[in-house]
Amino acid sequence: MKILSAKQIKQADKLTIEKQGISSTELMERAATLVFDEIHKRLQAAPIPVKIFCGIGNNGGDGLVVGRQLIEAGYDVTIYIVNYSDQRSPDFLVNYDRVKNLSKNWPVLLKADDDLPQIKYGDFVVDAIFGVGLNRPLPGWVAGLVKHINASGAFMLAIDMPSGLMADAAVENMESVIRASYTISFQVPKMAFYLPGTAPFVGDLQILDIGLDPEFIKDAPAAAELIGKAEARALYKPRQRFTHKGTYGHALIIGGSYGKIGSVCLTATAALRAGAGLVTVYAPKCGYDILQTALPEAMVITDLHNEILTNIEFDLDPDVIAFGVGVGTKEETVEAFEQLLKKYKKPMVIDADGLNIFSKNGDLLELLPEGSILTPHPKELERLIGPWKDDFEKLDKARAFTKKHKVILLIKGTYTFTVTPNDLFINTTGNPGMATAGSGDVLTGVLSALVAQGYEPLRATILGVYLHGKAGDIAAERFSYEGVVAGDIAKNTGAAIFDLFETQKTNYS
Ligand SMILES: NC(=O)C1=CN([C@@H]2O[C@H](COP(=O)(O)OP(=O)(O)OC[C@H]3O[C@@H](n4cnc5c(N)ncnc54)[C@H](OP(=O)(O)O)[C@@H]3O)[C@@H](O)[C@H]2O)[C@@H](O)CC1
Ligand SMILES: [K+]
Repeated sequence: MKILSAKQIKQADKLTIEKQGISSTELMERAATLVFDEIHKRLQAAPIPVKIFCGIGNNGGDGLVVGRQLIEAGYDVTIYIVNYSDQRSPDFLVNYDRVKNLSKNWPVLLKADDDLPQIKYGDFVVDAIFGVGLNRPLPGWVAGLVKHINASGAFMLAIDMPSGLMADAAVENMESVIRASYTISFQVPKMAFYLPGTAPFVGDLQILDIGLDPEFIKDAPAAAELIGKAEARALYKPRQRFTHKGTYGHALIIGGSYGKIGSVCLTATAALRAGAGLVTVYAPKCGYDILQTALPEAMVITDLHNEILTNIEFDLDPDVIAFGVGVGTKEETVEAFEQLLKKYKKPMVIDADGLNIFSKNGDLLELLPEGSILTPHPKELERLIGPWKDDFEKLDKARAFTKKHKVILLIKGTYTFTVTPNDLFINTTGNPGMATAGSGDVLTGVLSALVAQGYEPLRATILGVYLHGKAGDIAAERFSYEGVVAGDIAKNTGAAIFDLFETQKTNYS
């Protein structure tokens, strides 16, 4: 599913009106009626006080339509107009009159010096102050009102966007954004819904198809692509009969050190579970018995050193190398990694200490094979690309990094981002249970297995991240968030592949 910018959404709005021969008032009625339907479906005419805060633009217009329909359905509704400007939009005005005609009263007007209205825990608040039109910080008194609404503890439903959030820019003042319990957004998701600095304001998210021109949306260049089940399924390559283990590639997992052999165990387990034909682990000598006992399906080669890696030499031709989990950053290991980079030319998967080695030895990045996949969490990313002032700058810097080094950067988080010079993919699977030791080691294994099986690195990354998250979701259903350990994620990779073909809706559609 595509993420479009506020500007593109406005264009789609305009084009839809032209092509469908409808007025903007009718489009507003259509969109807001769908919001009313969602509210009515859930509230079932319950006698809960509904307080709707409307701006004076089209987001406010939506709020007025919802308000009118709730009044008609018999709800206890109070509509407040947050009168931050005299530039009321034409569709706001049409619906302002319609509310007056129905209820015989004008909505309550809120201005800069007015007292703040009472909002109680248990009220149902609809936020229609600003939508995608917000393009600068809120006026001070509106920011105060937002703070007051947030402090009420009421359930808050945001229409299109939580007010205070901009679709394509960072938030400067966290206190002046509605902390929505639930956001119903129109047609396409917005970038701010997925970035760590702004996503927490959105609450649960529902995207409603309001019938904007499908051709425009199909042709519009996406700011980013959201990866749900349908997108992941399209990337999956089914196995053919008359194949053998050689068909599915050989993954070489290089890593581990004394006390951290578990990391390579997890990576190798995940690589096997994600379908690599053969898996070999290259580890310090101390890992030999552990690996051979824990993982009979994997082969093991050992370093000359007992506790760390010092000379990475092997007599095989792997289809992919994963380097970095549990490996440490000792000088001898860095030296061994450099020698490896000098001779190995196929894409690699680099994680954990592999990334830390690059952070401290930037020149080694020049040796990294084109198309390699780097999998930093935010701290590792900062060490690689330097600090950023907000999520948008972070993405710009990440993009520049992938361009300079011809690599794929995967930024781990609640929503994991796959960054390339020209594209951005946002994963939708995963859960807080995956914030557990070794979860990243498992991801490295899944990615390596897919590359080994002949998936192009970008395809492997997008699909691998999706499957890893889904495996975590399946594990959490069984064990709870708290109870998930990384090994459960690895073991459920196969179940995640099965799930690609289950036909339930994804969580955002
Ligand atoms: N997409 C679709 O197809 C459909 C969209 N619909 C709805 O329309 C919504 C977008 O409506 P909108 O364009 O009127 O903008 P909205 O967010 O109401 O803001 C109003 C105006 O406020 C201004 N302004 C900005 N920042 C400001 C600030 N800090 N302080 C003061 N003023 C500020 C700015 O005007 P400016 O001053 O920049 O000229 C802006 O235009 C969208 O979210 C959805 O709910 C549906 O109805 C139908 C289908
Ligand atoms: K809003």
